[in-house]
Amino acid sequence: MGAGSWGTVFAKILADAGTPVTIWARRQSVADAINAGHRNPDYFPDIDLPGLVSATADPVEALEGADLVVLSVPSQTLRGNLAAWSGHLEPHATLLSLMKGIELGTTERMTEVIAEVTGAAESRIAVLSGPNLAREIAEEQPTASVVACIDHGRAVDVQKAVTTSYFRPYTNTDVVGCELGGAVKNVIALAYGMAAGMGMGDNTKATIITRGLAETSRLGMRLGADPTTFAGLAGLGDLVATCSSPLSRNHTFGEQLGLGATLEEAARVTKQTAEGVKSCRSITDLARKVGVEMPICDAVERVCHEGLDPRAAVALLMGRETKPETDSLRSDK
Ligand SMILES: NC(=O)C1=CN([C@@H]2O[C@H](COP(=O)(O)OP(=O)(O)OC[C@H]3O[C@@H](n4cnc5c(N)ncnc54)[C@H](O)[C@@H]3O)[C@@H](O)[C@H]2O)C=CC1
Ligand SMILES: O=C(CO)COP(=O)(O)O
Repeated sequence: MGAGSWGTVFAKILADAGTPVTIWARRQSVADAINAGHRNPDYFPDIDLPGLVSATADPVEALEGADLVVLSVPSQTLRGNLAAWSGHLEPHATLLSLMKGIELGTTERMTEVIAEVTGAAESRIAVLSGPNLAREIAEEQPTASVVACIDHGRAVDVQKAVTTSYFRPYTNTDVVGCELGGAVKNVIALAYGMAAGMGMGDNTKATIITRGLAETSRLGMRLGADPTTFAGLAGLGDLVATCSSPLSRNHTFGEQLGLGATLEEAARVTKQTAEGVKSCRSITDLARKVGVEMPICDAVERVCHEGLDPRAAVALLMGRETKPETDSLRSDK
């Protein structure tokens, strides 16, 4: 459900793994183009989609008989989208979230939104997350990922449905950790992009990745995640890929801000969804609610939404009280 960048490439993965896929596209013209030419002209005009992929602009048609429903719309629109779709889900279907954001206002993770809107049991809801830049996967460059579900058997079913020569999914039962890793890394990638835009070097960038992972782990542990998840593909793996890649929309958005662009100017350059710009608000709200310090996310939120200059944000972060490193990795700090 969603014929954007990741939805389109994920359909290719499923089909290459032998699963017939119907993509739901918001615009009829995109569905028509996929059916007629087996390409998505808006996102990947140069990538052939396998014959097992078809498309429709009718959500009811897409959902009918679907054993696996893959959700790939912007995080902040999921609730509205799902409200229209939930009456048409097969009662046994696995609901798989590809989304990497936290809902504004409720501070809910995407699987929490899915459970709330559809009423589906947690055991039917899974998330896939990892270092998965859609463009590289479209070109069949090898990567790995994580499928997380509290029901291990269901995670294995999804794993089987998406294993190809270029896409290697692992399973995990830590849904909370995998989802938080995916959402927070977008905010850290904004910070990294800002540093790159301001001309800062590799020490700064490595510091942002490492301290970004520390604050992600702190939040995760407070919310019951398994700390080892953050050393894995949905934690460090995705953080490194997103921070360092010019293909990342969050990196690019941050870089524009670092170069002095306004939020509107950065959005014009990035074009597609840069989830961290909105999720920095919900993540800092969530962190405040549960009493966890997330200084990099706070700084990004202030740059994006309070007009703080990125250079002033650096000064604030560098001026924080000094402390032992081990303390700052504890969930009660
Ligand atoms: N693009 C990538 O490389 C990856 C993206 N993700 C995550 O996947 C999710 C989807 O991202 P992308 O496919 O990249 O985004 P995108 O911006 O390329 O596509 C979003 C899709 O959602 C549709 N949509 C449905 N309802 C919408 C509404 N009300 N407003 C706006 N769009 C609506 C759009 O038409 C579009 O097809 C995000 O949470 C992102 O963080 C995760 C891994 C990789
Ligand atoms: O999640 C991603 C890679 O794993 C994609 O990152 P961006 O949304 O920043 O492009």
